[in-house]
Amino acid sequence: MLKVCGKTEGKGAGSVRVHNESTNHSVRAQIKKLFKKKQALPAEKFVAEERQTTATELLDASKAGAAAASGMAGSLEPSSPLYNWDSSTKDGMVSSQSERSGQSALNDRSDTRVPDVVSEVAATGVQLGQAKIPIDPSVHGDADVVDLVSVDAESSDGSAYDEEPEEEFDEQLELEDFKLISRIGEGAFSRVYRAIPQPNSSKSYLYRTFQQVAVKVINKQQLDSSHKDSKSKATSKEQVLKEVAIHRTVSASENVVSFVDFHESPNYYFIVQELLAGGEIFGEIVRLTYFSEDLSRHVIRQLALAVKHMHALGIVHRDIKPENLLFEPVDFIPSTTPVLRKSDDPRSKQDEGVFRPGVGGGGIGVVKLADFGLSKQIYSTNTKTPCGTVGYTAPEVVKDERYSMKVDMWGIGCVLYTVLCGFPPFYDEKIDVLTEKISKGEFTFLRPWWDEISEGARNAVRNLLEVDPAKRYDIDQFLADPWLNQYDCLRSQGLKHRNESSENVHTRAPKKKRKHNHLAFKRDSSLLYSPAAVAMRDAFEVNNALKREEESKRRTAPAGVNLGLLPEDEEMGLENDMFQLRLNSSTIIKRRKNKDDPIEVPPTLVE
Ligand SMILES: Nc1ncnc2c1ncn2[C@@H]1O[C@H](COP(=O)(O)OP(=O)(O)OP(=O)(O)O)[C@@H](O)[C@H]1O
Repeated sequence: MLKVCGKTEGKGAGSVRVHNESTNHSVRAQIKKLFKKKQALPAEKFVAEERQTTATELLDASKAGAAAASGMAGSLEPSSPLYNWDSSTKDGMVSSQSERSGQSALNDRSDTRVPDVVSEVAATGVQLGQAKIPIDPSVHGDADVVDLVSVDAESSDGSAYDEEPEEEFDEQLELEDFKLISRIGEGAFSRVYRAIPQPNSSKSYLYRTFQQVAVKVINKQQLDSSHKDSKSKATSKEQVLKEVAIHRTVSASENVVSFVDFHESPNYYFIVQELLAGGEIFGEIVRLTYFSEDLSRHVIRQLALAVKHMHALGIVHRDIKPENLLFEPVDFIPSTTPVLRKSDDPRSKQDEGVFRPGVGGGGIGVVKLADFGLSKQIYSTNTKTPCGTVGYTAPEVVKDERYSMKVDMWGIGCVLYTVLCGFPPFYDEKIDVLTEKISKGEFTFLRPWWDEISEGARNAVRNLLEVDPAKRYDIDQFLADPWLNQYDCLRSQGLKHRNESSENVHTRAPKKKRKHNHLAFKRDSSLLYSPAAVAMRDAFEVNNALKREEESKRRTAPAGVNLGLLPEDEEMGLENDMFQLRLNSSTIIKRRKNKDDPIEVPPTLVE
């Protein structure tokens, strides 16, 4: 049985810690990573915790009985206290996050070379062991040249070059080629900045393609300390290089955030990427409560295209969640008569606006998948062998490789369910109950929130949240799903169905829309730290950690021989004691104490 304690801190993310006497290290390592992330974040971000009521309390308050069956619907239901949550505790990071701007270069790269990225990393010093991995100009095809001209024309006001940084950032001292402007995000060991390529630097050519970029800065000291005392064979540097190698490899898709550059300095690693000015889809779910079926399709189809691209390269993402889906904004066109569901509170439900096939809706245009820190190469398309399995090509192993990819299909299912109704398919405050629900695939289409959602959508969700990977949709089956390939707005107008492809999204959006003034994207992000938003993050993190564990267990040969892969713990290089709980600082524990809900805590977890 799994036991959990959690701590909610920092970037609004809750972390949930799982203990399972019989569980292997992998899930613990992943959850340790999550926890480390929360610990690494400044305490003031955590202030919202004091104001939180528990997800359960919200759930009780706003509805009740039915939710206990499987969801957290009550906590996220539009009329619930969640949406009246006092936002006065929001921190500075939130507003800077909402003040993004950027130019999506929308690369159409034709490079299909598929390096065995894991081997590349293992052979550090050959290609990836160098301090810098310059962008390969050959990777940028003609499409970029076209883009480059249009971007130049659009940026003739020169404003981006001249923009002053919001403050003096320490990291800037070790980075010459890009001017860091503002902080837009945060990860476990990283900070993400909006930045501008410098005109007179060796990277000035990038400005022509990427007027602005996102620079993920990884603090070496923080990362190394997580590896201290670890028996890990993979160094922290190797892990960063692996992320970079995978990102670079998968970057050629229009629905994957483009990799731009990598730079190593004495104290930091800098991963430079295309900037997605809208931010995370997560924030949009919180803002709009849920998406219409058309907008859900629009988002999920683009996610599916990114996943198809990765799977074709033998790479599995393994961390699909609304926080890792970024988007480019499009103009918002208000609805003439906003459509409300019966479960909506008309006072708080925001209008999603008019949906335009091939363009988007709710202000959401192009959607791209980000964060390859947990991605893994399963299959080498060069050697045609599963990675780490030299000479082991038994049919059941090949089948295993296919099943490994199904982790991402489950992730797509969770995101699809969530965007359609506004809360995740699996949730329970008790981690052992939650993990059991995930393992058994126990979810329901909770009333009244699902009452008006079509049978086609439900069918797609069922096929994605199928416990048996053999029966679960693969990416091609999902892309062919009838529900995914229709538009309600076209049908209702009696228009012929038109298939939206990611290409449509790019080409049909008016060009001028691609120049963004960051002030246009100021959004109220206060709800990102509400109890229900935190609970939603928790649910995805636990879900993804458990599914990764299942996937890695499956990749153990029948005889119990591991297929040449590092155990997840070692691969992630996290020390064991990080998993030990600090019970007093655990949010979930505190909440439970407050509710006089006795919790079972295994002795090994008590300090
Ligand atoms: N290219 C980008 N454009 C805009 N925002 C970005 C971009 N890349 C990252 N961000 C913002 O920064 C946040 C953290 O980035 P990212 O997830 O890559 O960091 P991480 O260290 O891998 O995080 P985690 O610890 O969650 O794995 C993202 O959730 C997003 O809000």
